[in-house]
Amino acid sequence: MDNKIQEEEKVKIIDNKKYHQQESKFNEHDHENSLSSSSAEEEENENSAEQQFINYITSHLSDHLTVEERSDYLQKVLSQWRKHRKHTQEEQQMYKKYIKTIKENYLGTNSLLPSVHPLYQFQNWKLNPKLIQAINENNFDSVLVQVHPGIYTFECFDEEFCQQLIAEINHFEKWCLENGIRVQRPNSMNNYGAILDNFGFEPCLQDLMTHIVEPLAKHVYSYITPPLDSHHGFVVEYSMNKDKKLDFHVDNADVTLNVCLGQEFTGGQLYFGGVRCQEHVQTPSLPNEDFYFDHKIGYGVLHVGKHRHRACEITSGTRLNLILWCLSSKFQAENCGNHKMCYKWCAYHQINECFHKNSHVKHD
Ligand SMILES: O=C(O)CCC(=O)C(=O)O
Ligand SMILES: [Fe+2]
Repeated sequence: MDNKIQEEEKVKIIDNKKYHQQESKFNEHDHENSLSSSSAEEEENENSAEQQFINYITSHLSDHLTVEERSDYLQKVLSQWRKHRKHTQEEQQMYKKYIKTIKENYLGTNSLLPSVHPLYQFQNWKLNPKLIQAINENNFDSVLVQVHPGIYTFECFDEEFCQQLIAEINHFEKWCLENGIRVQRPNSMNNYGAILDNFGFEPCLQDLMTHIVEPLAKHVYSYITPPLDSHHGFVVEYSMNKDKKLDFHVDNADVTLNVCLGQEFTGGQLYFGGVRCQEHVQTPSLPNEDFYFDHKIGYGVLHVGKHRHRACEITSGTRLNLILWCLSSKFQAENCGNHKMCYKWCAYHQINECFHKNSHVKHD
């Protein structure tokens, strides 16, 4: 097997945790905005979390250790754990504060109040009526087109809706700029675009996942245990003076919906190179796994999060895509540390098994 993944092609594991707060004019009102500080209840929770951690560690310590060695070890890991926990909690606090600032100062006082602005209500999202009908009638083949094994496309939104969504994203970015609020970028790899969940779209995207992505995913990815119960929804943006491409990666998702919103652009195809579990994520892609998808405004592409992909360089214009990463906690729990499950979906496991059966191709 030739090693097609070159050094620059190392598959990245994208992450969506990147929460920071920055100085803004709203910080003057910090005393009003500040979130309730630690209460007795919080302290109790903390103690119980720490006790659980201690129980877990002590139950896994070797019986051969002396009492002093056990105690030394426990103190060391406990101090690491406390540091990590403090850091995570501080990040969470900052994130909550950031969201609160947006809610009170952008969504709360703006003429584009979610309750009056049609875009913030899922019933006003202009979804393709044929798609809705197909889902209601369980007749998916009338709308879903499999363009490559495991990769599906379908008409999702009308172009006018895509334009309206772009206008609102631009409006939010402009407000952030004017008010010294940082726009939290989509994930650890995309440097432009915005997280839609952060400014009022969270309920709409939850509906998009439950009413659209989940029925489609149930139909085409039967091995992913439903329900899809959490999401991360954002818009990525590429243009000649911003990011032009996105490196090879797997998503922090079980199922991903990616819809092109616009604008005008050339290039920017989505390259796919095989579904892999964590253990095999860096293995080469096979020639029959290579696939290039051409984005089309209003059309969605559905794939599993572990279908490795990258966005090719745009050669002109601006491309904005709505991305919805969806996770199933049941599927996550089943797969966590369970290699047997990967046979159901990791192509490398399946290829190796097939090679093994036919035993005429050497594998590692
Ligand atoms: O640019 C695209 O179409 C894909 C973006 C993507 O894969 C991601 O943000 O996870
Ligand atoms: Fe991705």
